[in-house]
Amino acid sequence: MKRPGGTDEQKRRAGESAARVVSDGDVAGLGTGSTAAAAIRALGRRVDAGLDVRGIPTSYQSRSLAREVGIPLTTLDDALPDIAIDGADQVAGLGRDDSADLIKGGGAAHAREKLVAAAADRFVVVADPTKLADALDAPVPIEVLSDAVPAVEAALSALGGEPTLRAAERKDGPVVTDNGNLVVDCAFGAIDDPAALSADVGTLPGVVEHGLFVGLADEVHVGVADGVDVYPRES
Ligand SMILES: O=C(CO)[C@H](O)[C@H](O)COP(=O)(O)O
Repeated sequence: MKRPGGTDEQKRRAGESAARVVSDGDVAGLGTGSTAAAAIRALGRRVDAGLDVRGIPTSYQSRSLAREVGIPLTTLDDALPDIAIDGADQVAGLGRDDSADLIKGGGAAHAREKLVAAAADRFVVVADPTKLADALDAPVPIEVLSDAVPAVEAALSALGGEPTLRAAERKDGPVVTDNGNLVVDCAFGAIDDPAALSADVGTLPGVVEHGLFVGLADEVHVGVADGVDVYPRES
């Protein structure tokens, strides 16, 4: 799915830069979305050139693309990722402190994306400049068991959020995730304390996973007009 954001060229640069840091013999988590797709294509070209890598996809989309470009696949049952590469909807804190906190889940894949990123030794985020922000303030995608949507929406409102069930674009009714659940996007305004909000939302009964990625990113590769800016996490 193509979402608004940076240019294809910026995404390609970020993806190629991240694919370059994958080492021979690595198991690599394969993220979801258009920028992660650029990384998967770049990794496929390295496989064509002889790189030995196995991918762990985070969604139907990334599994299909990885197969198309010839990346051998494995699962978390059989291997843990040395590295994971994934996009983000918003990245905050770059160059200011060691946070590089993210909002993810624009593609409704954040449950598997977080599982794979957290399991990886190194989590590399690929982005374009439109994703960078001083503070996280985008709506937070929250994957919810369908029966739990009314209760979770009430609890999110009590936390000060404005929840909206994500509607499908080319189907009547809601978006259904690869895991068979629904997605509530919850606007909180500027998020002063992402770790506290992450804990509050993550403990609501019926929430499968949310799109706040706090303290997980090790580095961020931002494709810009004339190259790539790489931000290592300062820790
Ligand atoms: O979190 C995600 C999917 O769940 C994506 O990585 C995020 O939405 C960014 O996508 P894109 O690179 O297409 O802007």
